[in-house]
Amino acid sequence: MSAERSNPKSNKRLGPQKSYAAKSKDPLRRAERRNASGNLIAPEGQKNFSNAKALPQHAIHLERLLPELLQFDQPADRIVSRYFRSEPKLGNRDRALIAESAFAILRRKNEFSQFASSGEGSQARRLALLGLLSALSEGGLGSGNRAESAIADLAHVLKPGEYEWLQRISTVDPSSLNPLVRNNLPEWLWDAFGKYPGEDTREELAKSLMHPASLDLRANTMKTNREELLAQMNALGGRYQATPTPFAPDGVRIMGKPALQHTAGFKAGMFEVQDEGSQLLAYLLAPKRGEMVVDFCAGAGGKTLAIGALMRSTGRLYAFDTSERRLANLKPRQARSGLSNVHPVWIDSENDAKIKRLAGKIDRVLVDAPCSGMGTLRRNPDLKWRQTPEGVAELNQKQASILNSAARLLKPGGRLVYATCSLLPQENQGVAEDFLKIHPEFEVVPAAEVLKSLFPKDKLPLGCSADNPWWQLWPHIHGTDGFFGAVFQKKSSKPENAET
Ligand SMILES: C[S@@+](CC[C@H](N)C(=O)[O-])C[C@H]1O[C@@H](n2cnc3c(N)ncnc32)[C@H](O)[C@@H]1O
Repeated sequence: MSAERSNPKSNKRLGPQKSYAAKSKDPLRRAERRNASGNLIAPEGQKNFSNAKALPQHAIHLERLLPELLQFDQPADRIVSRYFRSEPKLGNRDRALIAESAFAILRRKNEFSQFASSGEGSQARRLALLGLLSALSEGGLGSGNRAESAIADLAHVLKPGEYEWLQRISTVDPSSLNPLVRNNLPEWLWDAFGKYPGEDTREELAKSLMHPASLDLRANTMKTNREELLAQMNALGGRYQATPTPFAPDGVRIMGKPALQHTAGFKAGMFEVQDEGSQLLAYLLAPKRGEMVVDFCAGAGGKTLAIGALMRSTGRLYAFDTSERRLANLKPRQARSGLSNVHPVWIDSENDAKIKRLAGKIDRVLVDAPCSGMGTLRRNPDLKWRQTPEGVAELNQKQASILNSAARLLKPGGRLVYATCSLLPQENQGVAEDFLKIHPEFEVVPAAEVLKSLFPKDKLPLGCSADNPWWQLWPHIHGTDGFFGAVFQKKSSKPENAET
């Protein structure tokens, strides 16, 4: 995903321009000394603050983080991680609450900016309080009792007048707000969702994107199975609850967000954190044992590892990417996974000579293309403020170019899967349809055909519809990130009536 794209449309109206790096007198130091642990956590780390009380320091940290976050010139998770590195004494629970509050502010920026235009104190302070309130109530404002008890949890952080202000805001009827404000989307994206999925459903989609995503794991079947992983996760303690994911056969969903990277199971490679939709995508490629497979845009290998496990570590699985940094992140994951069939290959572009050498030799190719990431807004809400229609148009050209180049790799009869985590048709079916127009040597394989063995009881497999051959998952319908997949098969080179 193009999370590193910079966006000139940064919103500098919000929050003071003081950077957290520019600390002079630090009002937090005394409070922090009481925290024993200070390990770095993932940006959206533990969400084990359901019983947490917000502390004054949480609001102060958020006030410091916000100016840089709201410039939208870098990915939010990178800014948050860097901030936590600069605050090594912050405990895991504090980090979790601060990170979740920061992401809540990004998810609901329009709404919170409007609310923050009233009230006492600086705007950054008001946004910080709204973020904390949203994180503590886990469903955001406007949810009646939950907001009330979250305000109570916040009470000892509040200064005179703030309690009343929050109470007033929590009773605002969302339908009284402008659609762009209540749905927290930039105008271009709201308009795009109005065309597809359509005016009737875009509000449902927008609402689903305002909530945090679930934490999904994929059991690494090279080392364990889902039942064992469920037992392991449920043994972590009463605060967390693990259940099977509804659709992906090896998936486990966790209520709460434990710091899993420190667990023995993680270190032993028993599981990877992976959204259920992303897990399902590997089944669209459906690799077989002993095959030659290419994951063309492998990144840090989320899908590579799922594909490698389906191949039972046999055959050869090339993991291409133009980013050395991302491929470097694949290495330790691969080592943990126990897969010996994965071969990371850095390429300088989709036209690298290494690709030509493999032309016509590959059984299956996945192109998990760089995209706008609009299907991942629950996890990466900053993207909706950083992406632009011009950025999407640029990505379109890249997507077509990568797909054209990847197609050269396939043997006759081989399978090519084009996928994105976007919800925009021009990055999805638009690219797939254009590809078919210029590649008569490929034909579409309906996603429903491919997935029917995984969903034998259903008339139509998950993400498939009767009126098109593509695969599409939606956050508001399937509870996963948004994904698109198109399956193509290279036609056999023999004329159809040739004798065998
Ligand atoms: C959507 S991400 C891939 C995510 C990855 N498949 C996973 O499951 O974690 C797209 C990837 O495409 C890579 N990329 C960008 N341009 C590329 C190109 N021309 N050829 C190959 N990979 C490219 C990016 O570095 C990025 O890692």
